[in-house]
Amino acid sequence: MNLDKIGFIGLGLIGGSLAKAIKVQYKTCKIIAFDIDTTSLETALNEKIIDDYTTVIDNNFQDCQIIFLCAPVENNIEALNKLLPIINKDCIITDVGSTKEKIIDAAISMNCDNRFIGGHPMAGSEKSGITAADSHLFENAYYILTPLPAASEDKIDLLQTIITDIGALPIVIEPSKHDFITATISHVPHIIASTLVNLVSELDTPDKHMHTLAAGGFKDITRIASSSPDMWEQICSTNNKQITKVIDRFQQELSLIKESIAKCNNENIYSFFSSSRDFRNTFSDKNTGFIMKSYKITVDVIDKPGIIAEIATLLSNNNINIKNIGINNNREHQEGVLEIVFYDLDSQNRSIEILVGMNYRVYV
Ligand SMILES: NC(=O)c1ccc[n+]([C@@H]2O[C@H](COP(=O)([O-])OP(=O)(O)OC[C@H]3O[C@@H](n4cnc5c(N)ncnc54)[C@H](O)[C@@H]3O)[C@@H](O)[C@H]2O)c1
Ligand SMILES: O=C(O)C(=O)C[C@]1(C(=O)O)C=C[C@@H](O)C=C1
Repeated sequence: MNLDKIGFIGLGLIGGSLAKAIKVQYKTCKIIAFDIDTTSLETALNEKIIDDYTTVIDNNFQDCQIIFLCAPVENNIEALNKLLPIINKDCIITDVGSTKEKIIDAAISMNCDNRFIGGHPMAGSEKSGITAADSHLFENAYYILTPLPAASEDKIDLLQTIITDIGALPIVIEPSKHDFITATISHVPHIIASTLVNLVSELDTPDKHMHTLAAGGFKDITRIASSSPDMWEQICSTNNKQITKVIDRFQQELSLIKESIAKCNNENIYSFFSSSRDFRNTFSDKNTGFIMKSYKITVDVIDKPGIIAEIATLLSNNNINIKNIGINNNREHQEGVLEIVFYDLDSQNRSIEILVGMNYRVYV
């Protein structure tokens, strides 16, 4: 398929990752972007992620075939309003926002007809900004579409083709259903993670031992508490009905297990943990995009200065690209556990061979 020009409003983690993935697939496609942060635009231009940028939403977007709205949800609605008088009738405007009902209602009231298709890639990270963007982010991730009733099949097909080309899996869901689903599997989990972090901050002992001793369990469940407050404020304000409904239900569930624990009802406590374990074990970790797509090994190393450089040089001398490398601090004051993430399985396998050959203990 031929794509000549694509526009981006907002060029952070998601916008930047989409732009990078599109550049990989459609090498001759020109990308123009607008972001309120000119530094992000300059970075993207220097790294050739985009071909041009503007500092206002103007006629530069007129001849785009597709425009991706990748700012926080409410800012996407404002941008949609500004773009409508500018774009030509064949252009598709789509967004990547985490909530769908508000933007779909706005698009209907703006008479977008078949020019807007709601979208939401179910992939991301707690990091934000263009510097965290990754062209592999959407591989194997579901990408939800919520077209307006007036959307044309041709436009939906075109968008689905692009989504498929960047390695994601398109799926069409009705907006209110989308918002209930994402409130339960994404929005409330983020609120719970942040609540836990705030709780520790408030309950910590004067010597800050909670902060020092928090290990894998706390860190695993709270990774997403590091996400952008700008983004989450707007997700909560545009999906408040579904989020509060799910929080009510969560509070009921929490009260039930609290009561069982208070009464030492061991049968209930056991069944609480066994049912959650059994259901959690049915989730596939293969199709969740970025996080689970990483090819990671851990290596037992002495935690000494220069060890990261030593291993990075060894792998680089064997033409192996490292995506991420760092000491896992869960085992402070012991030997270090060096975590290395690769881009592909081949790099992972070759690294294991090389490091084991050098007598390192390697775990996959
Ligand atoms: N982070 C995730 O995991 C994730 C996943 C799926 C969807 N989303 C959605 O993607 C969108 C972007 O999130 P992100 O993670 O890329 O955030 P981000 O903070 O990394 O990027 C947002 C970008 O939008 C820019 N921006 C802010 N206001 C703007 C405005 N008025 N006009 C133009 N640009 C503006 C910011 O400067 C920034 O560069 C949000 O709507 C979010 O709900 C995020
Ligand atoms: O993996 C993460 O860090 C994410 O938070 C990604 C995540 C989520 O799974 O909740 C966050 C918000 C989105 O709208 C979609 C995906």
